[in-house]
Amino acid sequence: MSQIYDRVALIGLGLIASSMAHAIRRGGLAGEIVGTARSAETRDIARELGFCDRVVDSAAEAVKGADLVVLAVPVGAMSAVAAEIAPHLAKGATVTDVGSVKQAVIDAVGPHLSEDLHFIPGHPLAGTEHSGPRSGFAELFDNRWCILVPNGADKDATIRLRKLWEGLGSNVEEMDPEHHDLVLAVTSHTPHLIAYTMVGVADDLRRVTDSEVIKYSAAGFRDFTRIAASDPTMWRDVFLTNKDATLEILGRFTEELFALQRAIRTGDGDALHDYFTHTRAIRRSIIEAGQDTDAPDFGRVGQHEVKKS
Ligand SMILES: NC(=O)c1ccc[n+]([C@@H]2O[C@H](COP(=O)([O-])OP(=O)(O)OC[C@H]3O[C@@H](n4cnc5c(N)ncnc54)[C@H](O)[C@@H]3O)[C@@H](O)[C@H]2O)c1
Ligand SMILES: O=C(O)C(=O)C[C@]1(C(=O)O)C=C[C@@H](O)C=C1
Repeated sequence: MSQIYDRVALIGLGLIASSMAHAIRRGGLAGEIVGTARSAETRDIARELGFCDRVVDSAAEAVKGADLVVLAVPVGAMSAVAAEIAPHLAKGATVTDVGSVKQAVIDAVGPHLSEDLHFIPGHPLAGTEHSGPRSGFAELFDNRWCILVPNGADKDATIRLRKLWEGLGSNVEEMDPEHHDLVLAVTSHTPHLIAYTMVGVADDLRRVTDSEVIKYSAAGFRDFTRIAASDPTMWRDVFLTNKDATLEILGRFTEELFALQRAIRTGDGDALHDYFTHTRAIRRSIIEAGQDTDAPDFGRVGQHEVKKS
């Protein structure tokens, strides 16, 4: 792989930015990686780990002379960071982000950027429940999707950013922000909310059963606890900024849940069996189609029919 950008500036040095730095190094994709983070402690850890060529004390300083700037902070912090860096950006630079919600980032960042810049929002569909500069690793994006939301941005600048993500190991797809936010509400945001809730319920129950809930945790519940250990700030911002899509999917989820609840209460075994047969067929058809199970069917989400109860 060859160099794609001369200087990449990473703003925020947590899981995603540090993983990008490791993977940029692995692929030789940038001449120089400059990083910065809000807290001195994070900057010191990044210096100690050495995944950036330079760690500087402010975002304004980091973006100077960079031909790619990556905003890797929680979605709720994007606007303030964009305002801080805007006067210092190099002419013709590409500004991207890795936020989990796209329309809100466009609304927050877009107004700060001048016409001579290329603003191409992005979202790698890869992560873990860990955060901070020590949690990053070069393989995070391998064989995962990265969604770019060019939203009318320059074609050559988009191709260049696409090449970077391919160099980081990802498959790249382009999408409208609205569609992105709906797809992710289905595949990521609502599932996280359900995991948070399930672990909360189990914790309530634990008061009754002492440590039994944790002691006898089956694999399914352990997966919920892993997801529910994700960063509270990041997920607070996701739900505050992808409100409409999440509420829409949550509404549909609740309807289905009530239908299943009624089937259990009334002893309607056929309804339960039919439902589980249907969901099993969905999983099997994904595998038979040879699709990576990590990859949602982007075209179909949004046309989903809510099953009538
Ligand atoms: N963790 C995941 O699974 C995942 C996956 C894909 C995308 N994302 C998105 O990537 C972005 C970064 O997530 P992460 O997992 O790397 O988070 P992280 O918590 O590991 O790192 C976030 C970084 O942002 C900095 N930061 C936090 N609040 C800030 C503020 N108000 N102003 C300036 N800097 C601030 C932190 O100091 C830290 O350096 C988020 O927008 C998130 O939605 C996360
Ligand atoms: O694997 C995990 O821990 C994740 O939750 C990663 C995950 C996801 O839902 O798949 C979480 C948020 C992102 O914006 C992208 C990826």
